[in-house]
Amino acid sequence: MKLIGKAPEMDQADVNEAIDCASAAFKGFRNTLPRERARMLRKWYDLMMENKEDLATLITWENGKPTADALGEVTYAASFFEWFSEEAPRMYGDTIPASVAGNRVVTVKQPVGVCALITPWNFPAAMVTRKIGPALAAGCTVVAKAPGETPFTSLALGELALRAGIPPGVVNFVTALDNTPSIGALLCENPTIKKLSFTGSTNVGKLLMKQSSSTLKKLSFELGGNAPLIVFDDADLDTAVTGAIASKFRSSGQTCVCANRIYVQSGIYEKFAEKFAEKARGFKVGSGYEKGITHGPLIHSRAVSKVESHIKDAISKGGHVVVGGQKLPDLGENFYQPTVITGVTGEMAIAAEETFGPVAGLFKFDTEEEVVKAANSADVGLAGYFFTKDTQRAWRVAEALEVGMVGINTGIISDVASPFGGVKESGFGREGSKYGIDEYVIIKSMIFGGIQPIV
Ligand SMILES: NC(=O)c1ccc[n+]([C@@H]2O[C@H](COP(=O)([O-])OP(=O)(O)OC[C@H]3O[C@@H](n4cnc5c(N)ncnc54)[C@H](O)[C@@H]3O)[C@@H](O)[C@H]2O)c1
Ligand SMILES: O=CCCC(=O)O
Repeated sequence: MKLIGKAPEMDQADVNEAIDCASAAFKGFRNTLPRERARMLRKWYDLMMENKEDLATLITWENGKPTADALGEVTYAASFFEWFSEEAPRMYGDTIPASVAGNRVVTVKQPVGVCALITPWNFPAAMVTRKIGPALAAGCTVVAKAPGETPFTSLALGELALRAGIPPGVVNFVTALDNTPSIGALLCENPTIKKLSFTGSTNVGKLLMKQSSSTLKKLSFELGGNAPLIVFDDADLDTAVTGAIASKFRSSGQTCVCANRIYVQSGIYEKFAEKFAEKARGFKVGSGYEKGITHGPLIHSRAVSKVESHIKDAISKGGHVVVGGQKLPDLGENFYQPTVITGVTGEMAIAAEETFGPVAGLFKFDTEEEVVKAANSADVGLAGYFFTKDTQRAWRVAEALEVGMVGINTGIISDVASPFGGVKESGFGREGSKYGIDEYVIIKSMIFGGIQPIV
């Protein structure tokens, strides 16, 4: 691992200044025409696409993911600006038949105000654009705390915002590593900030929710997952293997929607395990800039330790490592082999906790009832996946899984058009889609009274 640069370590005074700028800018920005905001977002989108290679280089540099994945992330990240540029002019209210004689009820949607955004390192661009897009579309201004591990992508996005003609003060990035907890507390407790949107772990989400109670802010939380992926006997084997590989090993297992528990029905278990392991054996781990590399390093040594502890725990309880299971010190301290473990059971740590790394644990099950019960046993519920050719079962299981998003015969569910978010301890609120903007508006009801009909 090499030091590639340092971002300013900002403190509470710096963040207060950013909040003041956002608050001053809100007075004008809230009154811009939705069409003007749409044009700004569209321009920002265009600039991201024009500078796609440079942004991807930065993402690979600070996050480690292979350049092809980084390029994919830039396109995904930019899609939130494109999408919400199209949503901005469509912030419709309602006209509602009143239940009181002589009254008329209409609603308007207004921007909630200055928003605080906190996002993680695993998608240095996409996690923050998924919040800024709808916030700006609604007419809000933002203070975004860049991830400590990956601040440079945020700063590059900030530069592009200025080039896109977004007025100064509307988008403010703050950077910090050690000061993160005190900045987090300030963002939660400051009364000028009317909304906090957080993506990250469930533990930090709970802390931020507690801290925000002092100001009763509007909140959105996109938190941790522990996604079940179920392969039924009647699944198409190749589709299931491809989907499971894509879901499990995306970004080396470091996405919140990665499959964490792979349940395979007993009739197909051996065949699935064999094909799945064969694919995992074909991965090439190394520097994200090298051609042919499929997987980069993990983000830090804590991530490597968690992977090691889950593997060790599984082995001690009877699991068999069929692929990987080792660090790759010749490549660098945070490189780890993609790993497949068979014979995984509900007693192992991997069943209860999100690994957030390249470890695929294959559980065996017999019945639909049993697997749905196991899948729903987690405290969290972000994504779930299953593979079957039976349409009756597809509806049944999709409705029964306690998650916010279900992939049916696919391992990739991320799409700007589809609502993104969880249930249970994976948080609340939805990002992307036609619903994403709702997180950044308040609905105001206007009740007109004393209206007499013309007779
Ligand atoms: N649901 C989603 O959309 C989604 C997306 C990506 C990641 N995640 C989750 O994020 C986790 C991985 O990221 P992580 O380990 O970096 O999470 P984390 O919660 O430690 O950090 C996330 C962000 O919060 C900041 N942060 C940490 N402590 C804070 C505090 N006290 N106050 C304010 N900010 C604080 C960090 O600097 C970082 O920017 C996983 O659990 C993953 O599932 C969820
Ligand atoms: O890591 C979580 C977000 C991943 C995604 O949006 O697909």
